[in-house]
Amino acid sequence: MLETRDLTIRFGGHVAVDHVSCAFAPGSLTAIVGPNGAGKTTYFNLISGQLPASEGEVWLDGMNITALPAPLRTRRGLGRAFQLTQLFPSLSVQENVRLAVQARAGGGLNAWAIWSDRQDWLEEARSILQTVRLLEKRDMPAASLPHGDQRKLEVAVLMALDPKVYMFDEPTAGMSVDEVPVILDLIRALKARRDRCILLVEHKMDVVRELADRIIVLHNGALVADGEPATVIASDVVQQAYLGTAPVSAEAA
Ligand SMILES: Nc1ncnc2c1ncn2[C@@H]1O[C@H](COP(=O)(O)OP(=O)(O)OP(=O)(O)O)[C@@H](O)[C@H]1O
Repeated sequence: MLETRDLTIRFGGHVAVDHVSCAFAPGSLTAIVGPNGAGKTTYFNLISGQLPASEGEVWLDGMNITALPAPLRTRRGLGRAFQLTQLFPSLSVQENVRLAVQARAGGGLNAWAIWSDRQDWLEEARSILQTVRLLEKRDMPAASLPHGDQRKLEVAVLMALDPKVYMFDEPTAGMSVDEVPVILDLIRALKARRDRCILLVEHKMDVVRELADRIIVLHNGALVADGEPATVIASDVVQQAYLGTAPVSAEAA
């Protein structure tokens, strides 16, 4: 479904993502792990089109999308949790989700379209808000939400768009302890559908261990391990380069 081929980006002389070739199948959740600065977010930015590749390609459903700008990649089914600045901060929480439902259903993004006869879109938006426990805040302007709720709204909008590929970059970062299970349950439910490709950048290894079907490890921009979670976590390269539980080589030190 999604594939990167020799995907690379250089910032000046620094290679932040270094010839990463990897294919992601539908129905699987792949966790992308690695130390700070390993290139995980930059890899996401290259896949979603927020950054242009210096070299290499991104393929989605058999199509080379490397030259497509981010919004066109979104339209083709590549979904990344949007930041509030990419939503409509002054519109209500519910309007943001309803507009995403409308966009997916082919109604475009015209907030002023007559939609009173599309009660189904509104109901779907409310159902998603219920899932992420934001229903009672549906009339608040999106920008006025506390940080944890903003992150939940980002996920709600992504669910409303229901892309083929879901990309989560530390989805629970900055959330309070009681908010974290809501997001994890939602990712679990998505995974259980077995028809979506899910990529997850996550530092918390307990979360990775529980959710991932597969782990890939980036280190200095390069893919250094790829496989089934238990094997990857136990591998020397992860123990040394990431978890630090084995003697660190002189080079890494
Ligand atoms: N726009 C940019 N310009 C210059 N350097 C950048 C840019 N974006 C990222 N980098 C560099 O690329 C490297 C990879 O950064 P990236 O944020 O992708 O790492 P990460 O694995 O996501 O780290 P973290 O776990 O801390 O979020 C870092 O050295 C970072 O400083």
